[in-house]
Amino acid sequence: MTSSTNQHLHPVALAENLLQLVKSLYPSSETSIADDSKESYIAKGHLQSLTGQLLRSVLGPADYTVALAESCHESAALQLITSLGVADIIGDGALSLHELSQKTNVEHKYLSVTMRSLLWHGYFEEQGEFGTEVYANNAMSEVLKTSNDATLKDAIGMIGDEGFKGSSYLTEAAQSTDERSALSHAFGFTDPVFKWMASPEQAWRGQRVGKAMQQLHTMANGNVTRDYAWDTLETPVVDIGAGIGSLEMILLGQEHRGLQFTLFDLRQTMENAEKAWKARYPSKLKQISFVGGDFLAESVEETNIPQGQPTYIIRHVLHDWTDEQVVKILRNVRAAMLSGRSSSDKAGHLPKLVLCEMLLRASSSRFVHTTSVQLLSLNNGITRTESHMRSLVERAGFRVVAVHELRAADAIVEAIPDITEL
Ligand SMILES: C[S@@+](CC[C@H](N)C(=O)[O-])C[C@H]1O[C@@H](n2cnc3c(N)ncnc32)[C@H](O)[C@@H]1O
Repeated sequence: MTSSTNQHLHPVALAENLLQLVKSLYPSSETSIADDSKESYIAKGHLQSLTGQLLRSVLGPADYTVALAESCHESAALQLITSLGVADIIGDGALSLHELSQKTNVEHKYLSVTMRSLLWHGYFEEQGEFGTEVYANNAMSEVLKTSNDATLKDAIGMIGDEGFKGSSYLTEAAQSTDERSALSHAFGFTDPVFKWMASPEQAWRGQRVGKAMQQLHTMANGNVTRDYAWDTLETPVVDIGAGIGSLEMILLGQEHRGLQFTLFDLRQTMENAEKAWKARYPSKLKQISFVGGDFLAESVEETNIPQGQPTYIIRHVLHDWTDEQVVKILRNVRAAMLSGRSSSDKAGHLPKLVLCEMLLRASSSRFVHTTSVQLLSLNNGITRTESHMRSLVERAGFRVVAVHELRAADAIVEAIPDITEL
């Protein structure tokens, strides 16, 4: 059943649907975690949407709307408590708010109000009766700890800082006559966000965004490296807008040992990427090379995109840009991949473009929609539907040959250059 067919169901019917779904995920009382199948992935998506519908139908428009409007304050509470490192400070013990106030150097009332807001959402445990204000960690608050491998600390930092401050200026950006993003209205810079974040004063933000991306990928797209046949790609593979190469760090840590990658990104980012690989994965350096450039430059030579390679990946880049900019990036990539190829090569083996991006669908999760608002706020980007994405890929002179659905927010779109336009 799709989410739209459930919209007007009675709350009891919604609750019955919900129970069926939960039973499909946990078939016996001994099953403690849902399996990893495609069916379970889809069922979890339905479950999230049904839970929202049940809440709306029980609370009614007024209560639900105010709760939604006020959720920005909960986000701010999560950001404050996480940035102070409260979960790390509490560690395995229990601490009073007075002790936490001393250790964080933050006035008691800030901690009291924000901890209670998070407690309502299931983070932390208050020891003893209501009002003792002695807190211990629990499974939910573990993800706020820096010391946890599955930490979301940087993701929360980015969402609560650049994301939230940016989106709070969406109205101003929408009503302004210039092209500046909501984030640039919030912080007063004029460069594209990536150049702003790569500047020496803001480099800490750029580094946090890099870590945040990794944490969000693991959460929403952990299966991307498992559900797509990366090994079948012809190598070397050029990754356009690769960041520090988080995708390659995962792929080369798995079985994909034969692949060779060239990471391409802004020069400053490539310097950081090289440092990160030397420090963290020195044994993999023979499979990675680094090229700095600008995929939006006016000519293919000026972009410095590696030319004539068999495979080009673009992951989570196109959603940062407007339609015109996306077409320009794709045309530059196409020109680079076909460089040196004459019309007599037409029948020859064609290079492949692999896009790994979120596609907006009727079944898209809340995360896909909130991310889309964030992308719009940060750099006027957008999460596109499949047909919108196809139209841009085609405008840039490619032909879509496959779209792969994964157990992930991302999908993979494969395209080849349309050689009738050589
Ligand atoms: C959202 S990140 C995606 C990083 C990486 N593909 C991933 O999935 O982890 C977008 C990347 O595009 C890069 N970028 C932005 N503008 C660029 C430009 N003009 N030329 C090359 N890279 C650029 C940024 O530096 C950033 O690393």
